[in-house]
Amino acid sequence: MPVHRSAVRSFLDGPGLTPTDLAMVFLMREDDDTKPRPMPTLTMREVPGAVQALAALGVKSVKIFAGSRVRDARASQGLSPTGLMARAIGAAKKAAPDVLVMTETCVCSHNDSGECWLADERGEMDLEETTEVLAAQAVMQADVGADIVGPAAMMPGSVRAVREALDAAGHKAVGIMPHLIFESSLYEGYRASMGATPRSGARVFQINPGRPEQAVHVAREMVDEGADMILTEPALHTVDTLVHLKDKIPVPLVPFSVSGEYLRLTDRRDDGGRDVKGLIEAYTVLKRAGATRVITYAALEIARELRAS
Ligand SMILES: NCc1[nH]cc(CCC(=O)O)c1CC(=O)O
Ligand SMILES: [Zn+2]
Repeated sequence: MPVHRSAVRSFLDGPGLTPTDLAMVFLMREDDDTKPRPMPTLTMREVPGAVQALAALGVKSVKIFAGSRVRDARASQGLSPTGLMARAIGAAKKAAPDVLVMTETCVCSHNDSGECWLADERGEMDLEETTEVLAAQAVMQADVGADIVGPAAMMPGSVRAVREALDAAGHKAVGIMPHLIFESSLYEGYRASMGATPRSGARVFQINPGRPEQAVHVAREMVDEGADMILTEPALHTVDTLVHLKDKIPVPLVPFSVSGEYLRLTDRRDDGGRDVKGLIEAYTVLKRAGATRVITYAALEIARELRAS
């Protein structure tokens, strides 16, 4: 085969990775919060410019994570329509209405324990209360403009509760992309950046990496409860599950390339930026494996790199 002839090589070239394949992660912090964090974060002031820059480069979706400075046992600030999450969603939709806004729907960045659940008076997991709060968070996020909400507690029943609450509030068109999360050490940069390190040291509903069948079971339950699509994380450590699920479960699959993947697979450059070539290769694997989109902290840097090359 004459692959040394460039016209033949480019004739055979695959589609490769494009900016549209990517969704950008925003980890929000308040404008006056200057505490150093392991992961890149974004202030409210920076949101409009950031979504417009992404849109100009062809990145058409963002996923917003935002915690609360004031924490309590009930994660109450996560429900506030003037809280950081609400303001970030509003600012992004206002600056670029065509850019899709996804959220995280969880309590770990709003309570004082860092757990993805709320406790009752005895300190035990309160499934009912947590589910109610997650549903109320989702409605608030939809009220201020979120297109897709992201229940991330992995709590049984939470996706159904979110769907019912959204429907009852008139948000039938708002999508649900629950997180299907494997236990991993790759979340530390995120947890430290967001103040979401679980006091107990564990996230009991997350998938044990040695039990891949559990992931299929949970994914099925999520779809039965009303998930429109499923986020898988960490992205690269769950590629096998992505391929399995693609055959078994008829919903779009969206790997989330988490903090540890960003920190470990990029290199600091002399100009202060990061070399993202390793991530481009990794996300090409994910695309080949069947990912509908890839959620990543490097979407802007990758879009720039793709345009330059
Ligand atoms: N609330 C669950 C959640 N939301 C975001 C991440 C990790 C994201 C990342 O590392 O980039 C996690 C996992 C966890 O804390 O156990
Ligand atoms: Zn959580």
